[in-house]
Amino acid sequence: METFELPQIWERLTDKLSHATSESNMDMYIRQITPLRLENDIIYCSVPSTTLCSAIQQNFLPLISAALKEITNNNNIQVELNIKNQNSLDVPKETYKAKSLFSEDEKSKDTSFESNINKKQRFETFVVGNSNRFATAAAQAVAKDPGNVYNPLFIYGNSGLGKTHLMHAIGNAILEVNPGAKVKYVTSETFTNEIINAIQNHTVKDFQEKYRTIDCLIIDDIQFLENKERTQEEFFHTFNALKEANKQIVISSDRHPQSMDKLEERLRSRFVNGLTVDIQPPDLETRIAILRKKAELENIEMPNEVIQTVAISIDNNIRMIEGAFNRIVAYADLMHMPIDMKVTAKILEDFGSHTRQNITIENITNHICNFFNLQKEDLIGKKRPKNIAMPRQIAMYLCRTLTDSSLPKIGQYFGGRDHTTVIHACEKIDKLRKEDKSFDNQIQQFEEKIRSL
Ligand SMILES: Nc1ncnc2c1ncn2[C@@H]1O[C@H](COP(=O)(O)OP(=O)(O)OP(=O)(O)O)[C@@H](O)[C@H]1O
Repeated sequence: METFELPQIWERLTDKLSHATSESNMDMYIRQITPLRLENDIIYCSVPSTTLCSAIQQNFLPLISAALKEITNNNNIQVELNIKNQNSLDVPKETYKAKSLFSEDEKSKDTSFESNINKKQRFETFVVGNSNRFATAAAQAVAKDPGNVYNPLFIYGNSGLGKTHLMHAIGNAILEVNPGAKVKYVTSETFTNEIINAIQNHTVKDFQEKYRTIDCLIIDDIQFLENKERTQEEFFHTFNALKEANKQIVISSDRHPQSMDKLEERLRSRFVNGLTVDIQPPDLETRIAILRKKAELENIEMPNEVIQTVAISIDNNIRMIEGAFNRIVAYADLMHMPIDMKVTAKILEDFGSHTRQNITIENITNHICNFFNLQKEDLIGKKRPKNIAMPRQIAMYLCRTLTDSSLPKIGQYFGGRDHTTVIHACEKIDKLRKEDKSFDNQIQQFEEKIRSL
């Protein structure tokens, strides 16, 4: 048997896994593992947090074990993951308070400095669910110890999923402890415009002085810098100056740095050098919790039924969920109506036409009938034989998530059932998807197939 030292084994392992899983998984999970020692066929490793530990155990341990067996040619080799004591990502809510950035007398007296931090977007108003748990933990860790733990912190994900909110939350948490700190939120668009102006007005030096003396730079939508060579050049130097001075940098983007083709390599590699975290679309439970939180913050009584219907109807963009909420409240107020299902159905109808693709209830029904080998009359009929209940619930769920159709319309189509039956079906399928990976895969396949019809 060939014998290797632990660093060699680990190097071969990461190399092997990089061919088996995505770059983002490598960054987010595999490269977070630190091998400590090899003893009696066990590789003892540390990982930064319990959240990360269980994610790695659930998703990557079999892959890691198989690769290690192959590399070491030893079938008994095992990995044991332990939580690192320091820099834990699992920061309880009360303890994400930032460390002091500098001593009182060093605090900035620059009164003209504008932080642009939105005071309302805080950790306290951010609902945490499976889709954003890791990103939130990372943001809290950065807020607690800016410049020292994950620098830069790179948050990516689709539009309207909470990246900006999390970034402002970091800024607010730092400012709470360091009111004089220079924490600046800026969009990449503003950053670009400021450079253009500085060049035109011959004030590039002022621009550089302004950005290179910041304690925490929060820059949103960095993908906007793609193709903008001069701005990338300036940002590169700003980044280096801040990083060298141990100042915190937080960046957001709609995609992983490796997918930003028009970004200079030197920036891309710097972005992945800290911690890269993604935010996924929220599950149903989180969408409901976000709506409840919003109702609570705005002191609005919103019936459960309305909250559930909005959460089920809009599933991939929290900004749109908030938009629907605001419009329901405004419509009810202006029309002197109660916030009820009637108002909700009216507003969601408008939303639906903008959010859904051209998929019909009929397409979905036919596809599910073919798959389960059922007669259409049975699937949409009133009978309740056991073998039909589950396919019917899946079909209702897919109609709700993939089409514009309102809950009452779907209920009506499936044997004149009430909209609450559709809500029940959606909740059940959503729960099963979370509990059972293979069930989730199957539903994903249905979704992909139906979208491609
Ligand atoms: N988990 C959450 N809890 C509470 N509110 C949230 C959450 N996620 C997002 N929001 C709210 O949803 C809205 C959209 O979020 P945000 O602007 O942060 O999205 P984004 O990912 O930055 O989108 P974009 O890429 O389009 O800029 C905001 O009003 C934000 O407060």
